Amino acid sequence: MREMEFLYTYESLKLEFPMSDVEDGDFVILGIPFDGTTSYKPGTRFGPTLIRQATLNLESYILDYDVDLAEVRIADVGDLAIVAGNPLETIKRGVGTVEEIKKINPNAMPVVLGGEHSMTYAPVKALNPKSYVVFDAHLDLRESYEENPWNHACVARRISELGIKVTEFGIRSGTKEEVEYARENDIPWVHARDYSITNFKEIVKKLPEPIYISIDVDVFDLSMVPSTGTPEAGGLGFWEVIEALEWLVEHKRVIGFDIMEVAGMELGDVTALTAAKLLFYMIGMLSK
Ligand SMILES: N=C(N)NCCCCNCCCN
Ligand SMILES: [Mn+2]
Ligand SMILES: [Mn+2]
Repeated sequence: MREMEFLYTYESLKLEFPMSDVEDGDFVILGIPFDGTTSYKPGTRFGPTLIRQATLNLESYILDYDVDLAEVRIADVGDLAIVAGNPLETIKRGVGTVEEIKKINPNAMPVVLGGEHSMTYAPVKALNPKSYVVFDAHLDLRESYEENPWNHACVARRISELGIKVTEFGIRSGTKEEVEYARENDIPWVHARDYSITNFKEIVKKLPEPIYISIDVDVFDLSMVPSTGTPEAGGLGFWEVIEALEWLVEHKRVIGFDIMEVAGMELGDVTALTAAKLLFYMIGMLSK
């Protein structure tokens, strides 16, 4: 990795296989270990490191796609130096860093590992997609939460205010106000109970491109993500989400993605193992 290339990042644990420089990476990983507006379980500050560590358990060869990630050009710029307790300032650093990445390599696809979901605003703001497709247990459409508009429970609302088309899948938690906001602002969302690949395709095929994908790992059933910040029973299965993502990347232009709300307090955490497997599949399907 190049020394001092980015203003605000430092080296965290790296992936195991040979890594590319940012200049020639098809994917550029950036961790945002922000844990500052957590409302229930803490530990997102360790998310990016735990995901990287969990990848050590995985084969770089992806059976389903006949892709070996050791042969894919992946760069890792480490983790953003966050400003603890200050999501807006941290987001500004994140926007700047994603812009720097794109300046060095306009073809690179940024991959953000979190960290609280609030941080998704940074790559979305920097990349300015037409559509934001999110998998989440929560609507995240609050005007403000715990007196903070930059709380993780508000991120989809902040993104929709940018004029980006928001679409949500796997939802099973929200307030009456959030549901009304979704209705008034033409934000389609699919309850986890109603989710199917058929209704996913139906909704997503109409979306304007390019698309940014965000995975709040609490979309999965909580047995797969027990350490995430606000776990909810009744989520989607791993292969259900993978099937949807495969369809999306095959039919639409995707310019970036993130895996957020990964948290834990110890190595080998189940949540991080789920996130690492998802990360490998997403890079695999995007490079096949
Ligand atoms: N987007 C999120 N993760 N939102 C979490 C909302 C937490 C709801 N607490 C409910 C507390 C009721 N006493
Ligand atoms: Mn969320
Ligand atoms: Mn959530």
